[in-house]
Amino acid sequence: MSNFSRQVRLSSTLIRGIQYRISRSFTTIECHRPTILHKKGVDILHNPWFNKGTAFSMTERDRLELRGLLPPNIMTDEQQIERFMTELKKLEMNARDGPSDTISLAKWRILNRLHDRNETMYYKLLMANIKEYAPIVYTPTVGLVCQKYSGLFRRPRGMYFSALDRGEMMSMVYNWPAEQVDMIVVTDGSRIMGLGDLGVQGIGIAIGKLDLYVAAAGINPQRVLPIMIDVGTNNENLLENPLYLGLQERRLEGEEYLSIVDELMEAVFNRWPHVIVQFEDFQSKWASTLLHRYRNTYRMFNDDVQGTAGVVVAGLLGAVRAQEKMMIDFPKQNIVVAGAGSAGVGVVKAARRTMARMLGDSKAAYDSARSQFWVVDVDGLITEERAGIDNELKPFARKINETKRRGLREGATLVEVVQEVKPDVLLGLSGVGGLFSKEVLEAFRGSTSTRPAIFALSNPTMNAECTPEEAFSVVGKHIIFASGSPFQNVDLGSGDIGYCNQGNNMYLFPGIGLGTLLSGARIISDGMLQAAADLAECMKEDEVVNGMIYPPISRIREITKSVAAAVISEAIEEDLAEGYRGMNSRDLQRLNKEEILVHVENNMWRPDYPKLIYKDD
Ligand SMILES: NC(=O)C1=CN([C@@H]2O[C@H](COP(=O)(O)OP(=O)(O)OC[C@H]3O[C@@H](n4cnc5c(N)ncnc54)[C@H](O)[C@@H]3O)[C@@H](O)[C@H]2O)C=CC1
Ligand SMILES: CC(=O)C(=O)O
Ligand SMILES: [Mg+2]
Repeated sequence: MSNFSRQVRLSSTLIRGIQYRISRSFTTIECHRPTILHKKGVDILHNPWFNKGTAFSMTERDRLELRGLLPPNIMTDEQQIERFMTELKKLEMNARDGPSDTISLAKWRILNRLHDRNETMYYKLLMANIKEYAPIVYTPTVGLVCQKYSGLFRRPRGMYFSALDRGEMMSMVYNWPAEQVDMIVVTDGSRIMGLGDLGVQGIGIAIGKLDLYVAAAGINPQRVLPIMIDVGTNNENLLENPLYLGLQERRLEGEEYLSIVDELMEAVFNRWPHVIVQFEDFQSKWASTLLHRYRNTYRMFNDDVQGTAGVVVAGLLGAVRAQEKMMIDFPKQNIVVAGAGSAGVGVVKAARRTMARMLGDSKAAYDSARSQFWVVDVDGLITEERAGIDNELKPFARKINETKRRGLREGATLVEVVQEVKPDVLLGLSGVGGLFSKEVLEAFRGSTSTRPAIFALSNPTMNAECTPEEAFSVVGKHIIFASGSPFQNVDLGSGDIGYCNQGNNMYLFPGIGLGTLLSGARIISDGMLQAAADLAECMKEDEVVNGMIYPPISRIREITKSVAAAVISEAIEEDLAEGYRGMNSRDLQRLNKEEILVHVENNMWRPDYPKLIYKDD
């Protein structure tokens, strides 16, 4: 045999090996295996994990003792969804002014009831109509839901740990019915989007984020767990509201607070060693402390700090592309950031790192990159004169001499800063609706960029720093616009459309979670997060030139797949990937880029009814 044909044989054996490994991993997908149940009859109908409602076939009805418990007309899952949607659409026909808060809440209630009785159908519907229903199960409506949660609460979803549970958490986690949990989203409710401290009602945001984990990342809904840490609330209204569902005490602070979160982390990782914990909507003083406390010990990340940073840097690079400049021009962009909380600080740190790397990764590069940012918080421009400045913000405090020279000062207003700096980008992560007032936007007209970019990223809709209409009408048709919650594109007249991008961490967190899970990495490294943020590849040149810097939400599953694959590749590269689900670290190392994508795809749950088989306990 010639060397060449030997090589060909060897390669095809290798490929077969890989195909075998991939198909082996494929067989682990639950939706392709029958599901064994220890329940029968009404117990199945009342269980959202197994219920198929009118879609139970006749043989299943016989086998599972369901005969007579359902109306006789057997429906396909498509028919079920059509019937449900017809009812849901009636709401819109009755509403003359579009989706008001009342209508959105009514839709949320209807969807939530479906979630309670038939999860498979709920996710099938959500995935097929993600553009329409993400704004209901996620931002903006989820914000309203959190505000009203004590009234809306019917059936519990997720777990609650409070100060009353100290010393009990290790056993409490066994009250959760799932043997395996892949993804936890945990909040203490202290800063729910831009809505402030909502206490125990913040569980709604953990539920909404996990809906996207299922819909976008294909995490099995039986393996997700929303967690609320109730350490009290400082919200006066909730403290006085007799119907509030949480502890009516002021928030715990200091060591007491930390000991509760420590105990919870120990408990969940003890029961589910492979789980990934996403921290969500913690007030900034805890967001950063907890991230540093756990990130080298546990498989965890903070979505507001790290997920947002990745998404925003991707958007900033998109804005450079939209200016038809080279990426290497990014370090020349002047960026004014309004908001120096967990999200704002995460963004400036990551953007500075990206610029510095482009400039050669030296100390000089880092020094030079920091001067591209002008950070304004509730007290105005942050300079070296700011008292009690946070360590993470220190590098971004402007030098006194320079501010004087430019006619600015400590605490200068946003308008003054924008007028003087004439930035390329105006970025809002302040939580303050309307902060980009007419005055600020008029000042931004002085931007020296050919395509100035406005990122009004605060959520929900009412908290956006400005609307796209305001931005396009005051600054001009040529701007790039992104908001955290979805807005309609703007008709600019003469056939021109002002594109409204949704700049939201939803494009990253599901892929970070899925990629980490499948890689089996024990921690989530900076490199893995950075690899996740390479969303630029998802956007085509003509889209970017037309002002589209983020993909439409209808592509979220495809994007999440690429993000997850990038995270896995980086984990392999950094020797962190220990493998999971039939793929050990060596198997993973042998996969090429394409094969990693196939591996990800094969491990994404799909909303198909499984065959149900009854077995005695
Ligand atoms: N689009 C997205 O993906 C994301 C959006 N966000 C949004 O960003 C907002 C802030 O989140 P965090 O940083 O976690 O909150 P935070 O409470 O930690 O920080 C808020 C910051 O805004 C500043 N601020 C308040 N009033 C201001 C004013 N008038 N002018 C300038 N700055 C002002 C505060 O001083 C503080 O630095 C929230 O509305 C949240 O929904 C957060 C994460 C992701
Ligand atoms: C999107 C998000 O995580 C937030 O608004 O907090
Ligand atoms: Mg958040």
